[in-house]
Amino acid sequence: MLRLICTNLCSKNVYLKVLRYDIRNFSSSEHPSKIGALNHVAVAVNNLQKAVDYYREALGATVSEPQKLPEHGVTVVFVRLGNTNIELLEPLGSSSPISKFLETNKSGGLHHICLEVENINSAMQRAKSYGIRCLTEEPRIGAHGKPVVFLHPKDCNGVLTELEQK
Ligand SMILES: C[C@@H](C(=O)O)C(=O)SCCNC(=O)CCNC(=O)[C@H](O)C(C)(C)COP(=O)(O)OP(=O)(O)OC[C@H]1O[C@@H](n2cnc3c(N)ncnc32)[C@H](O)[C@@H]1OP(=O)(O)O
Repeated sequence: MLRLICTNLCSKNVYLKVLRYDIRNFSSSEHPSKIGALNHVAVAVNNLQKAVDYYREALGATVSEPQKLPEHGVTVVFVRLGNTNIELLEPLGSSSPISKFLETNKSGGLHHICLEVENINSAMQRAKSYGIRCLTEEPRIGAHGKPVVFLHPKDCNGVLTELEQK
């Protein structure tokens, strides 16, 4: 039994070393796990309409139509900024992660950043090999209809981080 555990631990460590070596020595700097552009910064809000009015009227921004995503427990609106977006998040349903966030951040606030990656599975593998916790085992489909995964804020300098496949 002990031998089996040692063998497994050993092979896992060897695998992680090989993976990190592969990432570091990839011939091009464009490894498919590498992060690219900032897709959006997400802001949790108590009142979506009020937030939309602020961005549209007070700041003159172009704002998308609200999109309900019950599987994520949110209603989202995108504020278009040219080369990136602000994603407004309002809680939807009783178990929304945004409700919990708003309990401790009563006026709303910055909720997460979303970074683009070329290959989500490769990016997850890379993050995991450095001990970063992925919040789901498999990618899910996000607000843009593309695979996404969230990384634990405690492993990302206190910033909840979403990776989205381009
Ligand atoms: C549609 C999609 C898309 O864009 O494509 C979306 O946006 S969906 C957007 C909504 N979906 C998600 O957020 C999914 C990923 N989020 C989660 O799995 C969860 O919300 C967690 C981030 C793991 C937090 O979980 P939970 O609320 O149960 O834990 P908790 O409240 O006890 O918090 C644990 C610790 O993490 C901190 N914490 C919680 N939320 C945080 C956040 N957004 N940013 C930074 N830190 C955060 C808390 O302050 C606490 O720190 P202390 O221990 O120091 O007090």
